[in-house]
Amino acid sequence: MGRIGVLLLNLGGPDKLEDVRPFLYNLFSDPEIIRLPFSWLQSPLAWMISSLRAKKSKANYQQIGGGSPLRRITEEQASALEDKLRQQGHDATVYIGMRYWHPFTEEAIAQIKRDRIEKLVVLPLYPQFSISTSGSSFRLLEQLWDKDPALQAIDYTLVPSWYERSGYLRAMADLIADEIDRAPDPDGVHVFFSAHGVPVSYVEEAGDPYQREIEDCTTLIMQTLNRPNEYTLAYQSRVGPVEWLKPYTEDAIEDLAAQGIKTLAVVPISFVSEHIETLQEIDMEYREIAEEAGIEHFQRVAALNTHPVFIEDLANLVTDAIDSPAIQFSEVIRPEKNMKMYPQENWEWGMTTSAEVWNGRLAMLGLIALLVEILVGRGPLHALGIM
Ligand SMILES: C=CC1=C(C)c2cc3[nH]c(cc4nc(cc5[nH]c(cc1n2)c(C)c5CCC(=O)O)C(CCC(=O)O)=C4C)c(C)c3C=C
Ligand SMILES: [Fe+2]
Ligand SMILES: [Fe+2]
Repeated sequence: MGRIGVLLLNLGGPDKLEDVRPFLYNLFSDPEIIRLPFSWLQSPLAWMISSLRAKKSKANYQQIGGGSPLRRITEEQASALEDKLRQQGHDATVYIGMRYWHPFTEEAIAQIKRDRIEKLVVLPLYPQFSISTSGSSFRLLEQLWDKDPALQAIDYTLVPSWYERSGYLRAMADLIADEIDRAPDPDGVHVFFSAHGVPVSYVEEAGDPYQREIEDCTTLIMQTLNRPNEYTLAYQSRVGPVEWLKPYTEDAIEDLAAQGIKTLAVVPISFVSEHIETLQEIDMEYREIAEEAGIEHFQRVAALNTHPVFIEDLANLVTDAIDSPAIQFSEVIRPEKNMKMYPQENWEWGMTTSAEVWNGRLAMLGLIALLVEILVGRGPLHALGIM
């Protein structure tokens, strides 16, 4: 077997407060996150939303020490995985390609070319597939491949999702069991899975398998845990005015408290590292909501980070992927063409000339409203909590 490259894909996060606004700009420039009827609107809108959201987002990053730990943790995971693969006798190098911040996917690809990698396993660090996460990174890679014969010469395979793997499930169950056993009444602990949300339109219109995969994943983790504890699945971190997957985490916490539940073990389930939504949103915001609602023990299950069972499973996943038929870009799920996506659910698509004219007018009105909101610092986006 020739030289193996493993490309770990991840979201990326601002290393320091000055990075927050440009990081958000990159995120909102992604048509897989916000798709607009006119591509020329993407950059100005991304600029405006990122400028408006930066203040709130910076305050959150400030609360966790002024930046995201994602780069450091992903580097630790990459180096643990590389060590494990080498111990198993593989001449493997692990690369990190972040979607919205350093080290960018393009930088990883440039290094992969310089290293003359012959066999590449593309492995997103998202256990479940979403159009907005793994799908977006695959789309970016596909664009790079389309224009580069050197990349086309690499024998690559994609791993769309991997939440069913037994090592991953065992590592998650271990961490949950640790937390349950710490509680005063272990059997009374309510296991609370909090998944990152996506807008409902992703699932219902674009065909995103994310919700189904998350639901399957929680069932499999509970089977692996094999304890009598009750459990709930809810969705956190919504952004913007559209409807996201329900129940929302804060509502589900309040419902459980109203039912008399006293202990929650909150399990972050969409992501394998600590990041802003575990350290700030769960540990600070949801804790406060829970305690106010009457939850007496609000416990949070740690993220996998470099859990040895998890890293070993990732190494096996890489070798399994090499031994299986390759999965190409054309085989992964992508949103249907002309699919409506966040945040313009109510806009008509330009199927007819008159719709097109109205789209243009609405887009201009929206743009003007956003400009006014930036200037005055108040408006519907602030009211809805986007900024
Ligand atoms: C599987 C995980 C994730 C999904 C699905 C996802 C979808 C999604 N996210 C946004 C908007 C934002 N995400 C932000 C940060 C962020 N998102 C994820 C993961 C998923 N996102 C992570 C791990 C992080 C944090 C990285 C870090 O710095 O630690 C942010 C920025 C932070 C903030 O301002 O709140 C935004 C904005 C949308 C719109 C979306 C689906 C359409
Ligand atoms: Fe996100
Ligand atoms: Fe958040």
